[in-house]
Amino acid sequence: MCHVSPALFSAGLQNRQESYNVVDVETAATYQRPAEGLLCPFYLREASRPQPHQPATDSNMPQTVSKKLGFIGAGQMAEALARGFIDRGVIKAADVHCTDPVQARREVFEGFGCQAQTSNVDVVKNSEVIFLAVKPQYVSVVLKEVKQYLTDEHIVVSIAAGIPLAVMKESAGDDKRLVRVMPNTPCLVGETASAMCLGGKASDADGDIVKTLFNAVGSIFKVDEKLLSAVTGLSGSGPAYVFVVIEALADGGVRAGLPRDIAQQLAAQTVLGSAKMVLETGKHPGALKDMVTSPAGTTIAGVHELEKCGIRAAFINAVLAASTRADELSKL
Ligand SMILES: NC(=O)C1=CN([C@@H]2O[C@H](COP(=O)(O)OP(=O)(O)OC[C@H]3O[C@@H](n4cnc5c(N)ncnc54)[C@H](O)[C@@H]3O)[C@@H](O)[C@H]2O)C=CC1
Ligand SMILES: O=C(O)[C@@H]1CCC=N1
Repeated sequence: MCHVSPALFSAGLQNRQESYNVVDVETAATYQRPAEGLLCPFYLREASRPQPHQPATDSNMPQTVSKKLGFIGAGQMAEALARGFIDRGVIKAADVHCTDPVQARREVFEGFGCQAQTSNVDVVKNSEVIFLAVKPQYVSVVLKEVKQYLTDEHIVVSIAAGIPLAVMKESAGDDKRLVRVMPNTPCLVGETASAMCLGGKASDADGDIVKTLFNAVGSIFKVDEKLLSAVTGLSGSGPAYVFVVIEALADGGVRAGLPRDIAQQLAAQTVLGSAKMVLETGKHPGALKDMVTSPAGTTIAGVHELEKCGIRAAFINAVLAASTRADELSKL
């Protein structure tokens, strides 16, 4: 579970009611890469740009979804999604059902107002949008188990890494409304970076329901299914890389003499603030880095050390390894 303390992020996240609009990556790809220092057209489109710290008003409150949600698998990611949706007001807790063989997990969900069932079939019978939130190797098993209870009214959303729509279709039947989403745990604090693709008989209207849910807890991009493994390697797994970075930065602060609690808050706030600068200015990260880096100053001394350690290759390799692993999961 991503036990991210909301307090840690409070300065950056309170009152943040905007959600980045859904962006179709195929459309975005037609834009040219921006010249250094210029705003990127992809982010420049006003409709797509997040606005800083907007207070909640009737017009920018998330839309609600009047559907019953079901989570098959009530583990870490299901909890982050359910809590995120409920906290952002897109769904009522009473309209969220879940099931899990582990009683403790069902109790966690009941603890924040959801309805726990003891069978996957009961969740299907009580829900309209069903999230498959089990480990990838159980997706087909679960779909075969509930197949005969899935009707035209159900949208089935798998968040499992690596399991293709074709496999879902094979297990659930080719008349089902199927969606794949790759979310990440920051949905818990309204800051997910997710991607989705539609399959089976899923309609654009089904996609809109999923988009509404995920826009309430961050942003969602529509991508071709062949890109979902890359998304998994980058943003699906990415929070773990960033947590490692935050921990390491805090260790550096402690090594340089700071108390641990202050070091950790400085590290996390630095990551949060830097991410917001990238999103809100639309500037290239390299240009923003140059703004921090004085000639013969402190920052370039630090950057030099990172480059000596191959920091860029390390992150590229991490994303690639996780993406490759996502592809492998479909073959298990
Ligand atoms: N944890 C993360 O950051 C992310 C996870 N995912 C995907 O989400 C899915 C769930 O991952 P986690 O939540 O991390 O795993 P988890 O292990 O925390 O949750 C899975 C839950 O499924 C339950 N379960 C096992 N067999 C079941 C069955 N037959 N019927 C119903 N429930 C069953 C388990 O008891 C467990 O509570 C995975 O497919 C993963 O690829 C996707 C994006 C990010
Ligand atoms: O590590 C995993 O398999 C899951 C999938 C994406 C993030 N966590």
